[in-house]
Amino acid sequence: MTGTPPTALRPLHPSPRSLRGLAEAFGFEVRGGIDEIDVTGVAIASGAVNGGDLYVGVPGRNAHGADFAAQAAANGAVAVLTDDAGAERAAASGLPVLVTPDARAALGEVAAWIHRTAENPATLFGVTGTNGKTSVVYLLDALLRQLGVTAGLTSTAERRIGDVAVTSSLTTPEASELHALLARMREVDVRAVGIEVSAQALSRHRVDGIVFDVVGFTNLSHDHLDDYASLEEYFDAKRELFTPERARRGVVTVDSEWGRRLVAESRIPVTTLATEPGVEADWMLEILDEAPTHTAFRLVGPDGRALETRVPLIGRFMASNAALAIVMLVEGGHDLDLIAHAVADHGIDAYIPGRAERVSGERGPVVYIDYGHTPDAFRQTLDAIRRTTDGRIVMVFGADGDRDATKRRDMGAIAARGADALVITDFHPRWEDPAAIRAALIAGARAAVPEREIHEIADPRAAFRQALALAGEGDAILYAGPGHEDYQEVAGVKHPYSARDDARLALHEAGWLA
Ligand SMILES: CC(=O)N[C@H]1[C@@H](OP(=O)(O)OP(=O)(O)OC[C@H]2O[C@@H](n3ccc(=O)[nH]c3=O)[C@H](O)[C@@H]2O)O[C@H](CO)[C@@H](O)[C@@H]1O[C@H](C)C(=O)N[C@@H](C)C(=O)N[C@H](CCC(=O)O)C(=O)O
Ligand SMILES: Nc1ncnc2c1ncn2[C@@H]1O[C@H](COP(=O)(O)OP(=O)(O)OP(=O)(O)O)[C@@H](O)[C@H]1O
Repeated sequence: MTGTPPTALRPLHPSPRSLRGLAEAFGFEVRGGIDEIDVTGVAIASGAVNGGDLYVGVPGRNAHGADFAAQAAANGAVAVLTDDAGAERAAASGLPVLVTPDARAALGEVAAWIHRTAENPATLFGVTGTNGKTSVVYLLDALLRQLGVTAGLTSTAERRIGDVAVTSSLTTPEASELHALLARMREVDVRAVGIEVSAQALSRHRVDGIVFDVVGFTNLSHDHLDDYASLEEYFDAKRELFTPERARRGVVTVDSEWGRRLVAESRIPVTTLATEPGVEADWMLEILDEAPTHTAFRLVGPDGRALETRVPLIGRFMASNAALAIVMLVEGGHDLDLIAHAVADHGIDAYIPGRAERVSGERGPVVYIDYGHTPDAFRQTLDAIRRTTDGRIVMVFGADGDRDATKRRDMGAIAARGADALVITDFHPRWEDPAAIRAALIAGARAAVPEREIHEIADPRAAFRQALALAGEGDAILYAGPGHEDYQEVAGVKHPYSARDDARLALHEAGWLA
């Protein structure tokens, strides 16, 4: 069930809007008295309702939101917006009811109207793709801060305004939460916002009511085939961001065939970026240096102007994410020379929680905690670690339960090919049998590299300690999956677990970290 209210940042000083004005502006059918009622916010989850909110009851996979109208009323909702199926059930709450055929489809524009987000908007940057969205959004944020721009972001890890951050529940918030966040950002003079846009967000109207100034595409690879029937359908969902209804201009990474197709099929003007050698594009990336602590690169633009800098993270893929962020800023009106100047001395000052995050110290194996949970993410991070490690690579990982199971064999195979020893553990089994998930990963690994050393240890704390026992000075440990997260979900219960904290503790116990 999804009854838990999402943590949200909302405007502190909302300007009330009349409920009748809302009904008239959108042509909603009205049931009940709506005069003399003001609306100050909007929520799609009853538990997230604040006093003065319009509660929007939409049908879901498990329930119809209209059934929670009484709870919304108890939390201070002043009216309900729902569809025909929900109207009568919502009216039982005693609140006035507005009716529209598809309340989810109306939500974005309604939230934009209530929060007046089209007035004096910040520059909006949207990022989509299978891997790298969170990273690009954090890199945009870092670059903007280095340029002196007050920035905000919303990502899988956090919603952030300057130094204020709340943990995210969804990658892309529901439109009600997103517009409230934008309104709050405007109150504190945020002038640019990076927004991570998942395929699900596009399919489920979560970024409605927004036209992005610049959108960026990282890559597309196997993921979410539980939500989409094929990669083609998954691509179609993402392509929708590159339409005039959703964005003004775009930047597309064209290393893959999917990127080149997006350029061909985009309905907005796009600039291209190539980050692999031998691929032609408007912007070209060249890697200058790869180390466990950073990746240095040169980015050359269509007019021959260049920028040289570094990201404090491993991997060509992270330089590629940084290049995308830089080109998006240029497309958003920032001058390349000014960006180059801002990052010339100390590089890009980015901290990305749980993305190839180094938690080890000066001594012992280098330990990275990563959020990779796709075959391509495994490939990229393992390649990057191999290029910067002389010793062995030990990889710890599991796979999501109740999510795309078809990627597990590939994840196992890529891990077996890229690492020297594997410790296969539990990630979020959710309602699946954890042993069956591990077995699928092991089968993939064994089929690819029969002789690979594999340890199967269900408990992630014990699994990490096993990895540590296998590694020494000069070796590297990649723990892929948990990233920034602070829980492990088993059979509907979220148990506290931070891989980053536990890894630091284990390194300390082993005498590698003070
Ligand atoms: C498949 C999907 O997107 N589901 C989302 C959907 O849930 P649902 O349709 O099942 O909702 P439901 O439980 O039937 O409830 C119906 C309505 O009643 C409301 N309700 C329900 C119970 C209650 O007590 N009170 C209440 O108000 C719910 O808020 C909802 O509006 O609406 C919920 C409320 O906003 C979301 O939390 C939920 O996201 C779930 C948790 C989810 O896992 N989504 C994933 C697939 C997702 O969106 N992932 C992407 C991409 C991730 C990536 O990049 O890897 C993302 O953007 O996060
Ligand atoms: N450009 C990239 N190409 C391939 N893999 C990448 C790239 N950038 C990051 N990764 C890998 O994917 C993982 C997830 O990165 P990130 O969180 O930035 O992506 P995302 O698209 O936001 O995914 P999610 O929405 O699941 O968080 C990283 O931990 C890393 O392993």
